[in-house]
Parts: sequence; structure tokens; C-alpha cells
Amino acid sequence: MEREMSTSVSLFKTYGAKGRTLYKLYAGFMLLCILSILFYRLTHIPLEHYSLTFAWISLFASELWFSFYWILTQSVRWNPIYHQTFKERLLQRHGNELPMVDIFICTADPVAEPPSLVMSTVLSMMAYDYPKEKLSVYLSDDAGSELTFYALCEACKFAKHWIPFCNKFDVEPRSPNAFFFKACHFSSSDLSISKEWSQMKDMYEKMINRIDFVVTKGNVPQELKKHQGFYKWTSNMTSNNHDAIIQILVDGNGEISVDIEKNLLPRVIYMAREKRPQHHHNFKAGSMNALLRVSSKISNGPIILNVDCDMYSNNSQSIKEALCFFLDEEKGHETGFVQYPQYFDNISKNDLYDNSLNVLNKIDLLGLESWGGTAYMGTGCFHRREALQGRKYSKDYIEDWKKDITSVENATVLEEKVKHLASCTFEHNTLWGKEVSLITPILF
Ligand SMILES: O=c1ccn([C@@H]2O[C@H](COP(=O)(O)OP(=O)(O)O[C@H]3O[C@H](CO)[C@@H](O)[C@H](O)[C@H]3O)[C@@H](O)[C@H]2O)c(=O)[nH]1
Ligand SMILES: [Mn+2]
Repeated sequence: MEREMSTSVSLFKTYGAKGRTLYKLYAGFMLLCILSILFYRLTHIPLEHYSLTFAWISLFASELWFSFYWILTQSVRWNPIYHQTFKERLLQRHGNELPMVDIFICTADPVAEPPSLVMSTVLSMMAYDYPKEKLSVYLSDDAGSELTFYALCEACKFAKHWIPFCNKFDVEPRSPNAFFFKACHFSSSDLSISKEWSQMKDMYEKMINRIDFVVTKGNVPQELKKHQGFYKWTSNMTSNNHDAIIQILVDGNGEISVDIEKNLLPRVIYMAREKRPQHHHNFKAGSMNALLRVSSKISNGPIILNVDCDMYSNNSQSIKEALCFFLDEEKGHETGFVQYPQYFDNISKNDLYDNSLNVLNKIDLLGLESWGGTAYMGTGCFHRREALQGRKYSKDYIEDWKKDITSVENATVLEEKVKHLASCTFEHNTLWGKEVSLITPILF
């Protein structure tokens, strides 16, 4: 009875996959077959000819290896676990005091990772169905490229139209590139909807053309440098030798921070950490470290979402879903991260290399849950800031979700103040470098 009551108020429910008994029967049968084959191999070794014996033993060795592999994989197939979230309960209980969420997007090269596509990732994050004053989007640009900065300025202008459009038409997914690609045959009997839809598509395509033009040219022409922040790019700057650049593009103040319907936009911050050839930059892990430090002085959101620049969000509710785990009164403290699976677009018809990741996403990751937690995949993961910053698990820990800061300082002053946090030597000989730093490129 007590158990039932506690699950009825929980923000999420956990349940096992259907058909497990059937699977277990099948697995038992398979095991029997495998053992019979192994038994047969061992008891019928042909000894009459050397080459025959060798072939037989080789087969036996590969079957033994396959059996070992098969037994290991049963650990992630045995008991797949699903979760169901209750967003309405989350909103009922925490609707007015939802935590601040900081989103980190990492990009590293404007040629290999075209800024026009990166901006679709940025826009899908900005358009999350979540209170915009609680959302900060950080773009880390490891190339330190003015092309990416230009693209981000364009994306912020476009967001003023895109976000109200998403809200009005319940757009999914909220990456404009994915949306217009998937809905390319959109038609509506309502002429005004059709008109609005094609106007938005047109506006998006014009933005993409402007960005692609600049990227093809390789620099931003003087007349397009409308944002005052361009002065930070000097002629002697290269992608691996430059000062840190922090630009708060949308800071919650003034005309720049509201959309065409006068609703607030999320904060948008551009960061290019300092790079020097003599210091190792540690790839994505290095940029995550700098993002952690810089964001802690700008918004300090207790929840962090990290995405690679080529991974848009395909569900505008993802933040709320993830929060159901973190904010659950009974079990929330047991959750350090919430990982969403990765899916790829443009998979070839036969999918020879299994890019759809069906076994991983639909079975293995769920199977790992029965061992206490799924695998960390890098992108599409929500973290507790405290966990990333070194707090150890404690049964009695209660997180204060209101520790974020909304800095009232002028954006330019704040940019200069936090610049040293993105320096390439910050981690050298400091406690932060020793105890917190995420120099784990394998993970990030
Ligand atoms: O110096 C670098 C190098 C890479 N990146 C970014 O890191 C992300 C991942 O790098 P990528 O080369 O695209 O790695 P993938 O193999 O595509 O990504 C997988 O492997 C990564 C490293 O383990 C994980 O972070 C990802 O989530 C996972 O999808 C991208 O957004 C890059 O822009 C940087 O920010 N700085
Ligand atoms: Mn990648």
C-alpha cells in the first residue's frame, strides 16, 4: 500500500519490458543449443588427418569465443527497463520554480562542421518548450572563428521569428533544417497557414545563404560586421593561437533579448577558449571544462545539457522529461545524469553498418538500466552541475535548485570578468585542475 502511494506521486515510473519470460525461455533454449554444439565439437574431434584436426579446433575456438560473447550480452538483454515520466506533476509541483538549465554546444571547425548546420542545433535548443528566462545556450567554438560568430548573430536574429512560429504551430522537431527537410511537402487548406509557413521557410533559406556565402568567402566582409564584438578578431589570430573570446549575444536586456511578440529569448553566449600551440587543448573535454567555469559566473544553471554541434533536439519536451528524474522527491538524488539516445538522419536504405543503432538504443541501453544506470554517450546528456564539479553521491543530499545566478552586470563588463576562466592555463597547478577538470577525452 505504502509502495503504491509513493509511486503514485513520483515524477516517473519504472517498469520492465513486456515478454521478458518469453525471452528468458528463448535464451535458455539458445544456451542449451550452444552447449550441445560445444559438447559435440569436443567429443568428435577428427584425429585421422592433421589439417582436419586443425580446422576442427579452429572452429571450436571461434564457437567458444562466440558463446562467451553471447553470454556476456545476456547481461544487457536479460531485463530491459523503461521509464515513463509525468510532466504534468512536475509542472504542478515545480512549475513556478523550475531550475535554470545551461546548454553547452561544442563546435570545432567551420569547414568540417558547417555553421549553417550548427545554427540549426542552436535554434533547436533555443526553442525548447521551457521558460526562456531559465535557459542559457552556450556555443563553444574551438576554431575561434568569426564565421561561426557571424552565424550565431544571424541565428539570434532568426530566433526572434522562429520561436514564436514554433509555439504557434507546435513545431517538431525545432531544428529548422530538420523541420523544413521533413515537412517539405507541407500543405494546408488554410491559406494563411500555408503563407506563414512559406514565409518562414524563405526567411530561413535566406539566412542560410548569408551564412554559407560568408563561409565560402572565408571571412566576414566589413559591411556585415554589424555586431560590435567583431573587433575582438584580429588579423594575427589563428584557430590554435588566440586569446579567449566571450560574447554575450543575448543577455535578457533590451530589444535584442525579445522575440517579435515581445517574449523573452534564452540567453546566448559565444565562447572561444584561449588556445596556444604550446598547451594541449584536450579537445571536447577541454572546452567542456572552460564552459563549466565560464557558465558558473554567468548563469550557473544546476542542470547542464551537452550536445555536439551536429545533433539537434528532436523533442521540445526533452528538458521537462529529464527534470522528472532529477527533481523526483524520492529518487531524484540517485540520478547523476540523464542520457538521451542518439539517432541519425539520412540513413541509407539498407543501413549496412547499422547506423540506426537499433540494438543499442532499443535493447542494450535499456538492459543496462537494470544494473543501476545506462551508459553515458557524450552528446544529448543532461548532467547535474554539482556532479560534474566533483560532488560525491550522498544518500541524504538535497539539492538547492535555486543556486543559479542571473548576473545583473552589463554584458561587456561580465565578458571581460569571466575571460580568464577560459584561459588555456587555468587548470595548471590549481585545485580546480586537479580535482574537477574533465580531462577525460574518452568520456567527453
Ligand atoms: O577539439 C575539439 C574537438 C571536438 N570538439 C567537439 O566535440 C564534439 C564531438 O566530436 P566528434 O569529432 O564529432 O566526435 P564523434 O565521434 O562524432 O562523437 C562521439 O564521440 C565524442 C567523443 O567521445 C562524444 O563527445 C560524442 O558525444 C559522441 O557522439 C563535436 O561537437 C566537436 O565539435 C570540440 O569542441 N573540440
Ligand atoms: Mn560528431
